Amino acid sequence: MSAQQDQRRGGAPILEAPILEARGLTTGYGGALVLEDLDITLHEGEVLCLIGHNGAGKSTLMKTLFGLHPAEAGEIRLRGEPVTGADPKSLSKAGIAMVPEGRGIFPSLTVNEIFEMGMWAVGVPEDERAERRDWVFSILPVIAEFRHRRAGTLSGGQAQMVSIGRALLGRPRILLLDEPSIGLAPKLFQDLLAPIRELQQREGLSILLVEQNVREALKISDRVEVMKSGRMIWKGLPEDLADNSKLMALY
Ligand SMILES: Nc1ncnc2c1ncn2[C@@H]1O[C@H](COP(=O)(O)OP(=O)(O)OP(=O)(O)O)[C@@H](O)[C@H]1O
Repeated sequence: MSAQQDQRRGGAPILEAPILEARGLTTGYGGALVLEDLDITLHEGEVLCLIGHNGAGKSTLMKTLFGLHPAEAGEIRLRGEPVTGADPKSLSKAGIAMVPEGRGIFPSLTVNEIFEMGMWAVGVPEDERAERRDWVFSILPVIAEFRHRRAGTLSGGQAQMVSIGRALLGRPRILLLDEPSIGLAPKLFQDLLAPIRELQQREGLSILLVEQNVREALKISDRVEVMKSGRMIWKGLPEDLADNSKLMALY
């Protein structure tokens, strides 16, 4: 892939500093490599959409960036500082949050309990928790309606909202979103993406979005990169993929 400067929608060069970047990232499972010498740059305040086949290594990349899976080689930098090998707790405190594929919420806990645990985990002081919870409810108001229900009784879309709401509790500057559309009807997925895009634009949040539902994801993305067999094979703008044949050729 050429080392051209990244561009934003409309074609202007991106001048903001990278907020999160990986260089030469290599890792895998039991000796089988899944990421090979991979480079990725997330710029301050952008939504970068990452697409690719099942098994391309997208989730592994997310987990490695968030310290849930070790890098075997390469370097990860957060605001220019090396964070390779840092654990999820310290990365959360440094402003990164991840919404894992499959939501990862305890079915037997109520939404309120999940939020309480989430705030404890990222160190929100007790006297700030009510305000923080209300802030998340203001972004995803529907969560407030089922805050007393156990997560196991929620629909897929409601559970996904809770998972995203929990990630926002630490007021992250970087959000890693792994396939938020899984199990959601297209309309529900749009309902979920719209407030996230609004928050991202209002607060200058940086988002790395892995999504199979490419058409919907591209609507809220500033840039897109395509991953194949553990490497980035293409990068460009969402409008470059407006033509289906281009997308098909990359897949
Ligand atoms: N815990 C694990 N142990 C062993 N192999 C794994 C593990 N997790 C993922 N893999 C393998 O690593 C490869 C990449 O998986 P990964 O989940 O990162 O891909 P992906 O692009 O996110 O796929 P999908 O779109 O299906 O979620 C696959 O071959 C997968 O089987």
